[in-house]
Amino acid sequence: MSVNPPSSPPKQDNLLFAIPKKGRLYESVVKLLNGAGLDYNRPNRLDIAHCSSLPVTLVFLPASDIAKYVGEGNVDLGITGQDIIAESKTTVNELMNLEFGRCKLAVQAPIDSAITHPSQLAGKRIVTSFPDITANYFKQFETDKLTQIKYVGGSVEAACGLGLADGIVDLVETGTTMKAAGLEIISTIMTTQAVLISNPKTRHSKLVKKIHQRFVGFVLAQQYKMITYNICTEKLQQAIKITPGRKAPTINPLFNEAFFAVSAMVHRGDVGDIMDDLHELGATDIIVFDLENCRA
Ligand SMILES: Nc1ncnc2c1ncn2[C@@H]1O[C@H](COP(=O)(O)OP(=O)(O)OP(=O)(O)O)[C@@H](O)[C@H]1O
Ligand SMILES: O=P(O)(O)OC[C@H]1O[C@H](OP(=O)(O)OP(=O)(O)O)[C@H](O)[C@@H]1O
Repeated sequence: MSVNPPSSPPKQDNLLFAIPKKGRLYESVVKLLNGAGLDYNRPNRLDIAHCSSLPVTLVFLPASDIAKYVGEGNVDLGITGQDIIAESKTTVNELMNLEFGRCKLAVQAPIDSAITHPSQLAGKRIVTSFPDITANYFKQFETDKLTQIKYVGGSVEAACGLGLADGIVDLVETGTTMKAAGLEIISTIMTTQAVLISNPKTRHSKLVKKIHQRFVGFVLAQQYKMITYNICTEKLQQAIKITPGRKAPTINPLFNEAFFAVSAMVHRGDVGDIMDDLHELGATDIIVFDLENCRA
C-alpha cells in the first residue's frame, strides 16, 4: 500500500475520512461527497485532501484496506464494501447502506466441470481475494482434508483457466467477467454493497453524525423524484391515491379556478407509470424534477 506524502499534513483536529482511491466504488463516492457538500481539492496523484467546507481530511486508500484503518487505526469514517468488512474481521460501526457497489460474493467453477455443489470443492484448490471468508465457508463441507485456499489480489477469474484452481470465490455483479472466463455460480456466500463506517473510538462523534445525516439526505434524494401537476376538485382524491407522497402530498388551490396544484415525492422507478396514470385521470401540466438533496 502506498500513500503519497501529503501536500500539507492532516490538520491535527480534523476528522479523517477514508475514501477508495480508485476502482469500482470511486466514482459513486465522489458523487456522494459532492452531493453532501464535502468540497475538496485533490491535487493530482496526492492521496490526501482537506475539505474546504468542514474540518475533514480525506485520505484516499485502497478499498480493501479501509475497514482496517477505521477499525484499528485513527481514521474516523470510511466508505467500503460489506465484503471487505467481513474479510477484515475488524470491529467498525456500520452507519448506513449507500445503495451502490451492489454485488455478490460467489463460489464459481468452470462450466464444463462436473461441479454443481460447493461441497464438491471442499478439500480442493480455491483461489480468491477473500481467504478468510472462503476458509470459513468451506469448513461446513470439509470432512478429512482442509480446502487449499490461495490468495490473489485481482483477476481472480483467470485462476481456473490457468491451472491454479479448481474453483474460485469472487465478486459477481452482471456476470460478464465470470461468463467470459467460462465460469458459473455454484453458490452465493454473501450479498454486499458499499457502506459508511465509523471508528467506534472516534473523538469526532458530532461531526460523524453530521456527515451521516447529510449522506442519508443525499441517498434518499437519489431514490425519489418530485412530481407536480394540476387536477380538478372532483378528481383530487383519486390523484392523491396515485401520488400519496412520502408523508402526504402538498396541495394548493389554483387562483380563481376549481383546480389544485399537487406536488409529491415519488419513487424514481415508478415515475413513468405514475405519469401515465395521472394523465389518464385528467391531470395537466405534469412536471417531474430531480431532487439534488433533501433532509427527511
Ligand atoms: N463488479 C462490481 N460491481 C459492484 N461492486 C463491486 C464490483 N466489484 C467490486 N465491487 C465492490 O467494490 C469493492 C472494491 O472493489 P474493486 O475491484 O474496486 O477493488 P480493488 O481491487 O481494490 O480496486 P482495483 O481493482 O482498482 O485495484 C469490492 O470490495 C466490492 O464491495
Ligand atoms: O460481474 P461483473 O459485472 O463482470 O463484475 C465482477 C468483476 O468486478 C470485480 O473486478 P474488477 O473489474 O473491479 O477488477 P479486479 O478483478 O482487478 O478486482 C470483481 O472482482 C469481478 O471480477
